[in-house]
Amino acid sequence: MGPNARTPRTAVAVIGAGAVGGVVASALHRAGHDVTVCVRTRFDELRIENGARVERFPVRVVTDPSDLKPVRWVLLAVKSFDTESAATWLRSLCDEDTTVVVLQNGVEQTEGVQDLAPRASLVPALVYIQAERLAPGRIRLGYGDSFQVPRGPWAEELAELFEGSGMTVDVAEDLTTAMWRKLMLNIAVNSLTALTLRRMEVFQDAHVRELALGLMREASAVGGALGARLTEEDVQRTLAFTAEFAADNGTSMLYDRLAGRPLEYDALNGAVVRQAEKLGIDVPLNRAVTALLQALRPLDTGEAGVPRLPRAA
Ligand SMILES: NC(=O)C1=CN([C@@H]2O[C@H](COP(=O)(O)OP(=O)(O)OC[C@H]3O[C@@H](n4cnc5c(N)ncnc54)[C@H](OP(=O)(O)O)[C@@H]3O)[C@@H](O)[C@H]2O)C=CC1
Ligand SMILES: CC(C)(CO)C(=O)C(=O)O
Repeated sequence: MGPNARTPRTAVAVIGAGAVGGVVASALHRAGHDVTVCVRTRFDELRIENGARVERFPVRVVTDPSDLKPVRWVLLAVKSFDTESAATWLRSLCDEDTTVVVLQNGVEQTEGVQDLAPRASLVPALVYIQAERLAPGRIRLGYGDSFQVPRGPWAEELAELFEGSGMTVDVAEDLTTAMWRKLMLNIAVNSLTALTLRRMEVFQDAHVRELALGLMREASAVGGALGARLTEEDVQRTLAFTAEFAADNGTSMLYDRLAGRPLEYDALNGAVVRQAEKLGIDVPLNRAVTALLQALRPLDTGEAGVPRLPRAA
């Protein structure tokens, strides 16, 4: 498909072409833009699997930041613990006309990025997709096709950039509430799938649901003290939302655990604990879960480095 009628073909760079970065890069390519993906582990082809549909996207794949020039849009989609390692990419890609969209979970996405891209504008984005990196450049999209950004001069321009991409950009009128609502989901589902080594079907277990409610109530109290408008109804709705996932969907933290990669707990449950300490709020469940995630040993893996763990029954 060629460029859409309203938005000209634009040069965009996506740093980190894993689950989220791969899906976003494929969408921008579909919209007709000139997409460069900046990767650490080289691959030849970006391939998105969505149910039985497999699509291939001939985006430009680069591993060397010195090959690049500043662009209008940079989408940063590395895990929060890898943000600093993206510094060389950001130096090459950003000038005063660049906007960096930070596609990460948590409530502190843009912290630390400004130092790495001092001349660029920054936009935090809340990503509403479920995707799994099966191999470098090979991604399975489970559900979802949108992300949210705060209202601002960039919001309309970003929405236009994604026209014809199959992804929508929505405006979060109340960013604090939207961020804490998304964090409530992530501190429960990411941590509990990673700890139990089970996919979303684990939320059919009454005890796990009870624990998830406790974690979310703590986060809701902390977010509330920081201005998020969250009630017990939001907590219950967030728990109910776990039933919307297919039973064999996982979370980004579960996939990291299965692959023996670091876990993003510090940006999720760790952030709840940090903010709670500043506010003098007790969050024992989030403290316990953070301690457990931080103490996990790498999994025993099979000959090909594949964890000895069955998929969902
Ligand atoms: N997966 C999901 O469904 C969702 C994830 N999120 C959030 O989105 C963010 C990204 O997660 P996700 O896409 O799942 O993560 P992935 O681990 O799938 O992808 C991250 C990618 O970043 C790459 N990377 C890391 N450091 C660098 C670097 N310095 N230069 C270039 N590439 C680099 C990794 O490369 P390598 O291949 O070498 O490891 C990997 O391909 C996280 O904050 C996550 O919480 C939000 C909503 C949904
Ligand atoms: C749980 C999910 C898929 C929600 O979008 C997510 O954010 C993640 O896996 O990190």
